[in-house]
Amino acid sequence: MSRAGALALKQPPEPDRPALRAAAPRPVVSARGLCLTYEAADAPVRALADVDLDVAPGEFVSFIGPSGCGKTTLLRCVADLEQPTGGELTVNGVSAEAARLRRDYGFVFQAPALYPWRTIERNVALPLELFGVPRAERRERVARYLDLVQLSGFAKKFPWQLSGGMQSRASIARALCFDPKLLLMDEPFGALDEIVRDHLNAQLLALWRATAKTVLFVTHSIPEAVYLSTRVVVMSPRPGRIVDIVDCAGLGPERPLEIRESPEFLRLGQRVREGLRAGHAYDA
Ligand SMILES: Nc1ncnc2c1ncn2[C@@H]1O[C@H](COP(=O)(O)OP(=O)(O)OP(=O)(O)O)[C@@H](O)[C@H]1O
Repeated sequence: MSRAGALALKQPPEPDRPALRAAAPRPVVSARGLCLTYEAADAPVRALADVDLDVAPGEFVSFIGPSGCGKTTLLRCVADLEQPTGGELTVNGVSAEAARLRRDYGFVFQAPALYPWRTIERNVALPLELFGVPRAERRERVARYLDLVQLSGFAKKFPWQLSGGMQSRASIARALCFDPKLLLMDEPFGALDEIVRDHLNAQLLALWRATAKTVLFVTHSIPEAVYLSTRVVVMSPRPGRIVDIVDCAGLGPERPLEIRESPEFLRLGQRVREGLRAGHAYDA
């Protein structure tokens, strides 16, 4: 055997060589056995029970499930707005509280929650003002993010002068303007009609591709979840838990709206629907 051949034989097969194995990226969100029980007046409510989930950097993960299955509660735990009653939760490798204090995430709520007495640019600038960002930088960032959500021409308008879809885009700009690694979105388009929602879905997907953020997104719509997501987490209530996780990454990053008529899209939607049905059966 040649010397080179002997050396080659000494090498273990590539996947077993620790130095060459690709290190898995640290999850942006990691939940292990996460539980939250609300102490209500009549009986305790198990809003989350034994939730295990890792979300990798750059993923777009949607949460879907019937009312009361704990979607909002899970997002609020990640945002440190609720305290879990059991299990482990880390955000960017630290506690949810430490991540909040580091301003690791932006939160987009169900309603745009814009202040009516502030112009759109001053609404978007609000977190930057609270964080003490100097005026010149504030102006530059607000202009950049209003441009990103295609609202440049509306900076001086007041919220009531904008359509519902434009208000949603303004609230997304506000959540993005301090450049958080993680975006938490709780049914941001729930109140909008189908056409506007389609348009915003396509824009959000383009924004996600352009910014490489990690997104956690709550929705009640199966097509919206499958269209936007790399993974869809299907949940069911009483107690709130994960019943299925549907991998949608195979649809690829470029998703024209027509993809929703493709066999693969319909198959994924059907799988989510079956998960929802199974969760309901559990409840009987
Ligand atoms: N502060 C609270 N005190 C008591 N119970 C609560 C509280 N907040 C939520 N719950 C209950 O916890 C459960 C989960 O609520 P959560 O809002 O997380 O569900 P959801 O899946 O987001 O629902 P929806 O789709 O209607 O927004 C529900 O049964 C709800 O009534």
